[in-house]
Amino acid sequence: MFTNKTLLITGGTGSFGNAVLRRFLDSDLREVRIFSRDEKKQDDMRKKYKSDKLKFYIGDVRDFQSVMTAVRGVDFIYHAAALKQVPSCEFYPLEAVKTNVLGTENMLEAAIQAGVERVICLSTDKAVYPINAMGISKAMMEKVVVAKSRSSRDTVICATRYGNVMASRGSVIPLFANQIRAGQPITITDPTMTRFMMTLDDAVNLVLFAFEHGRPGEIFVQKAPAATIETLAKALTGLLGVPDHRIDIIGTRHGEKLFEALLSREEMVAAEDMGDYYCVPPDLRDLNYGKYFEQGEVEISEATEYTSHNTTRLDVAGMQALLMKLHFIKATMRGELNESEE
Ligand SMILES: O=c1ccn([C@@H]2O[C@H](COP(=O)(O)OP(=O)(O)O[C@H]3O[C@H](CO)[C@H](O)[C@H](O)[C@H]3O)[C@@H](O)[C@H]2O)c(=O)[nH]1
Repeated sequence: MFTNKTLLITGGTGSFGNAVLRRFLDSDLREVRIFSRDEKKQDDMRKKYKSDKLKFYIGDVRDFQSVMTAVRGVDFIYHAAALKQVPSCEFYPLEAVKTNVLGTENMLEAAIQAGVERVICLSTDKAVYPINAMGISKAMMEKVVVAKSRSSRDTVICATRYGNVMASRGSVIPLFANQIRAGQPITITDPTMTRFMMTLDDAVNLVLFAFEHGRPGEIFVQKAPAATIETLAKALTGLLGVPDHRIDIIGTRHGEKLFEALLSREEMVAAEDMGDYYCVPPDLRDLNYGKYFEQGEVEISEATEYTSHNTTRLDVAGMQALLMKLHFIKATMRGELNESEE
């Protein structure tokens, strides 16, 4: 489906954008465009990949004109541009709205106007029962995706929702590895806190699956195991040969949940089980408030959400087996210095 086509990746300079890019550079796409504000990171990528297929666009999803310029002539879009740091969104919630909500609206409007075939938008488990500004803005982004997919005839718009991507830049696995290397104590927030664990490869596979199978307004979720942070710390110290490394408990951080949910109870009732994935169909009810107040769904009262507390729980050995799939861990075990899984 990608033969001779053009793909645009917004925000393509992060771990995720890079991973998607690597997979697509090997395909028979004609061109891959990277759209971001960060000229330094774009320059690093230009030097790293040295590919004629790769084109760079400086712009900001908040600026419709800059998006429109990048979108013209594009067949597929992977929309990853976002403010995704929990603390910064907490302090500047309107900045999260501008980039994550209005920026997505800009990108989708430009895609529709330019006749783009398919757009996949990146979301997060933090958008389900959100408690922090990052999650709330991503939940609103998902609403924009579904609403926009209703009014678009030719452009198929979907979303993929992820749990934590293991060893992504700035995340807990590289942090713990650095602490071990520096001989500092590992800082655990809450040993009982759980997170879904996905590899970058899994995450990219989900994007490809959504490109191939997505219908308008659908949200794709990958089934994933989870582990407590204590299990993660033990697995890492074991693999790095320091099982007795000191651990300090620092307490839950600002805007942080004890566990994450990939599907709400309501979504679980509607979701299609596709084996490795769940697919949440769009809510296609009309805007009829009479029905809204009069009709309920018994199934919803009986359903259970899909969370990092009730999914398959990894033990230390299981967590180690998953960690061993990461290039980052293999490199760390060889004593190499790596920033993240890239
Ligand atoms: O020093 C630390 C840091 C983190 N953790 C724990 O490790 C888990 C994962 O933490 P990460 O910081 O790796 O991931 P988050 O779930 O907090 O969220 C991450 O992924 C998000 C995207 O979904 C955003 O990018 C966010 O800024 C980024 O930190 C959490 O339970 C956290 O409490 C610790 O125990 N100790």
